[in-house]
This record gives sequence, C-alpha cells and structure tokens, in this order.
Amino acid sequence: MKEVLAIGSEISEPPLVTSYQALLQNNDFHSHLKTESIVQEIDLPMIDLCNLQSENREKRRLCAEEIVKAASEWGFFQVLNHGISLELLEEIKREQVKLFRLPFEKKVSSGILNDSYRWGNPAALSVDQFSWSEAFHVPLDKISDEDCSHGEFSSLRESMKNLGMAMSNLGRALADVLVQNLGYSCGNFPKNCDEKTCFLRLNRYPPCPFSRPETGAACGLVSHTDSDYLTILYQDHVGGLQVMKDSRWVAVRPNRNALIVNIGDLFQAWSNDAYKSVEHRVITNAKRERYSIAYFVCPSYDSTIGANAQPSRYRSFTFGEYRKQVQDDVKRTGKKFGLSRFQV
Ligand SMILES: O=C(O)CCC(=O)C(=O)O
Ligand SMILES: [Fe+2]
Repeated sequence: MKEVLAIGSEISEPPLVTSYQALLQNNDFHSHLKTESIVQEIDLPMIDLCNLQSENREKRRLCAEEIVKAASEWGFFQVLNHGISLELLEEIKREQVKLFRLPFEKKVSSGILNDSYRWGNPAALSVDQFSWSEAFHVPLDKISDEDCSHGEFSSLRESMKNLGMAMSNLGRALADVLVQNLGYSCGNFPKNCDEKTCFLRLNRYPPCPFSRPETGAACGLVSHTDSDYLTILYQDHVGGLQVMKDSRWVAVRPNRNALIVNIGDLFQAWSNDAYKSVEHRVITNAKRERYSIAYFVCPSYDSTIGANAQPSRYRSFTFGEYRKQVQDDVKRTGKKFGLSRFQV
C-alpha cells in the first residue's frame, strides 16, 4: 500500500499503514480477522430527558429510574431532548471535518488546539491493539486559549466552547440523578470537576482498507473503558461503536437526534459497582470516514476516588494515581487493567 509522506506534503491522512507495517505483515492479523463472530446491531436504551424537568413528580421519578437502570445494567444509554441543539452538533461536525482536512504535518506540528493531536497507537504490540484513528483532546479551559484560535479556526473554537458548556450542564444533570439514587446529596458531586479537568475529544476514523465490520475487525479505537466519571458522545451516521453486553459485542445503531452517555471507571468505583463502566470499541469502515466527539467528566488529579458504601470494593486512590497506573500498564503490556488494580 502506498503511503508516502513528503516534507511539506499536503496529505491530511496520518501514516497509519506505515506505522503498523510490522503488525500488518504478521500472519496473526489475517487469522484474527477470521476468528471474531458476527456482531448484532442494537439500539441502546433510549431515555427522553424532557421528563426530567417535568412538573409531574411521577414523570421525574420514572425518568430517573430509567437512567439508573440503564447505568446499572448497560453502563451505556442514549438520551433525547438533551438540551443541545442539532444545529450546534451539525456545526461542530462541519468544523471538525475542516480541522481534520488540514495537512498531517500541520496537525502534528503547528500546536493547534493546545498541541493535542494524537493518531494511531504507538503502544500497539499486536493486532488487537491496533488503533485506526486520529484525535484532538482539549481541556475545556484551553479551548479559549490564543493557541486554540488559529485564525481560520475561530469558529471551531466558538462551537467547541458552546458544546463544552452544554455538555457540562447535561453531565451534571445526569450525575445528580445517579448520585441521589444512591442516597447522597448531589450538591458536591462530581467533586473537583471543572473547566481545567473536563475535556472534549474530537475523533476521526479514516477509512480502513483492512476493515471487516461483519466480524468486528479492525479497530478504530481498541476495546477500553473510560477513565472518567461520565462520558457524553455524539457520533455521526456512519456507525462503528460497539459495546460489551452480556459478554458479547453489540453494535450501536447511530441516531442523529440522540447523544450517547456512558459510565466511566471513576463512577463505577465511587458507586461501589452499582453503576457499570463497560468495555467499548470502535470498528472501522472500509470506505467511509467516521467522526465523533466525546466530552469526559474528570476530576483534578489530586481528587480522592473511594467507594462510599461499606464494605468498599476499592481502596481509596487519587485520580492522578489511577491515570499513572493506567499509563504504566499500557506502556508495559499494551493493555489497560483499570479498576482491577484498585480492588481490595
Ligand atoms: O468514537 C466513538 O464512538 C467512541 C469514542 C470513545 O470511546 C472515546 O473517545 O473514549
Ligand atoms: Fe471511550
């Protein structure tokens, strides 16, 4: 496969084929493609959030019950009437397309969006750790930085700011429901989550010539759980997100009116496993590129995350310790061990 990247080149694709050359030449890759089973497409539980604001107490109670049930049984759900306009979501998608069409060289080296461009998976040691994607990963407070404006991208900055604010409100409303359900007051949770610690990630999954979606190969984003409290995701119409349900992968049918919400590791620990942080991954498409945007609710690194209920299934740890353990594990083994490292 041809993938030449000359200095000063205008090519916008990251050199994924070149970076995975050794893995692609390995026979394992082709046997891996054959071993996965067919993945069924499903609709995630759908929750209409207009009932959360209802004057009718019973409607509010039922809506909260649906959120709690989905967070406990699936760890993933979709929300409608989430308070973020379709216009804003479509606008950010247009801006995202423009951003990723920049030449690769520029994305890597011009410091755009807080110098947060990442691509592929440098830690990949085998085919199942293969990541066919590129992303910008920006803390909310850096969106407004001068560095992030970059002339032609001032409209991107504006829509990211608006989206960050709207997603932060939505995240808080959902966290309130989940916290109250466990009998705690919602005022101080999630603790120490603010503009410095929460971030937006703009994802792009280039078309992948090795894609076999019917068998679940190859990965745009390897199987993982999110290392945060809560994630809110907007995906385009292409599809590719898969979620682990009852020990099987299921493919999430895209819905342009809905946002996807998932529980992260920190909420699972905090809730003493009442809510589930579930493995998910993204499968590439052979012909079409895919875009998504994720908002991650994270606390400051010195925040302590412990389970509240006793006996606690987790020892108390800071978010900083958690991140470091995850990074060390990934570097050493190519895999994230996550919460299992902190179980008592
Ligand atoms: O792009 C997607 O659908 C999922 C992204 C995701 O899981 C993540 O960024 O952690
Ligand atoms: Fe994720």
